[in-house]
Amino acid sequence: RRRTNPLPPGPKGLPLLGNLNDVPSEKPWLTFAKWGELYGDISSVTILGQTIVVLNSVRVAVDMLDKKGAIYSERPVFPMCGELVGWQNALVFLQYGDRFKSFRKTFHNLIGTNAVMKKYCPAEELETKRFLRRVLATPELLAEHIRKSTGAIVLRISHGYEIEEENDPLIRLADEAMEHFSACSTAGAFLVDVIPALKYIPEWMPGAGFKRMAREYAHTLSQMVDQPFQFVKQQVAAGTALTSFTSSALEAGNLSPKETFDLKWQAASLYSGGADTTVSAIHALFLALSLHPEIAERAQAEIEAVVGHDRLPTFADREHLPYINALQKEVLRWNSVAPTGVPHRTRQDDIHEGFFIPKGSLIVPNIWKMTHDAATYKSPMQFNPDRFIGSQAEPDPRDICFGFGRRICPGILLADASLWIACAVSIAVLDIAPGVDEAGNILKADVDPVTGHEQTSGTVSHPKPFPCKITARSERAVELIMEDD
Ligand code: HEM
Repeated sequence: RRRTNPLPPGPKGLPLLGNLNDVPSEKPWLTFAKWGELYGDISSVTILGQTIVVLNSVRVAVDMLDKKGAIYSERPVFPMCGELVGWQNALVFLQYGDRFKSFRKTFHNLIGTNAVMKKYCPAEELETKRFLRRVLATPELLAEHIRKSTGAIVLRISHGYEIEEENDPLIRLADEAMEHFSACSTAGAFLVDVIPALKYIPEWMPGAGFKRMAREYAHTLSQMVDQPFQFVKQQVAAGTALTSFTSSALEAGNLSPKETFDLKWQAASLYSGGADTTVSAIHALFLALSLHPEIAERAQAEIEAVVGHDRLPTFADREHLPYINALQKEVLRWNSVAPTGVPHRTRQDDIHEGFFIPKGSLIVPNIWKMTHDAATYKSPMQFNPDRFIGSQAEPDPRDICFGFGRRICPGILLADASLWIACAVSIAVLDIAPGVDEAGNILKADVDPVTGHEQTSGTVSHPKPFPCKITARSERAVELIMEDD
């Protein structure tokens, strides 16, 4: 088959090394998007014998990853991230099979339907209010407050854990572990991923820095998995556990060692999947509002008209706030949280649109390109919620930015709820303006010449730090935030 069907086109590589130098570690999605223009929606490169197929349109991503899910739902085995650091036990890097299916089912039962999500609404509203209190007290620590509140919501669900106000040890561990995950889960980020035999070289050898790094990362990850679990075990034994995913399973009793192991990793998968991603989206909300005061004003006017000044918005207001809903979608479209998704891997050879896709190929959906495609989104670099309003509304980015097929993000509804409530309540009570220096001059955020805003590289991408001035909108707004829980 290979003889008659070519691999998808792509940049010409070097003999033996292939395209080792063609995939940049900085913002690879921009390079991938150029390949889309040069070679079409399906392009490929080969690095030391490993085929990497890049998908640059929603159409091909759905046709391959979704409609041919039986072939395209495996995950790569990254020696660095999966084996040496240990992420192979978390859902995100689980190999396709029974354990994968059982993890997915658990996630679905816990956070996969609108009906179950209703029970988390009060916690979402409460944690968002606490977030605003922290922001008003120390607005310069915005990034830290976002991490704390998103971590608090997921930890409540996964482990029934109430975070400490200062230096919470579990939030710190998760931050560290997710930073490591982002650095080591990108295709081709470490040479050991392309030459797996390198994992056997001893740590002391020159060039084995990645092994020392992996040891350190593995230690953080195992603490992130174990510490919250031990916390729940103690609380259950003392009869003081708050109801959570982990406590309910432990209280049901009689878990085998394998079931206990799975429970620990399911809870950690939940926590690790949810802690860092939603952070990026909420941070992007603040960046967008600080860059576009006119949009913030329009959103505030809608909340004033629908909710008034006597209470904070709640999920019950959602269907009456079309502009806030459009703004939330635009945040997810404009700032790609996972610009190149998480790579899938093929379980067998395939021929797609005449191209040969060998078994074991890594498939990278260029989500950034799909949500910034001028053929779908007019002036795609511009932040413009209006694109989602009216009869000519552009496609909902939530159908793209959470990935595709059987590996689609299982946390969509939770992410959607956390971002929505953060949008509605922050806009209701805060004025978010560009940062100013001591003389009152407006400070400009760093701007990427292509995209119009700066974001970090890595599997989970974040807006780079930006100047922003946050104040309470009114005395009444402060009272609402400070009201008893
Ligand atoms: C704005 C927020 C989020 C975005 C943009 C996002 C995006 C993604 C993407 C693109 C993938 C890869 C899908 C694929 O392979 O095709 C993914 C996987 C995953 N996400 Fe999310 N996610 C978000 C929030 C969450 C939350 C809140 C949770 C859990 C509470 C979560 C848990 C996971 C897990 C466990 C996986 C791996 C699924 C698997 O491999 O089967 N995510 N997410």
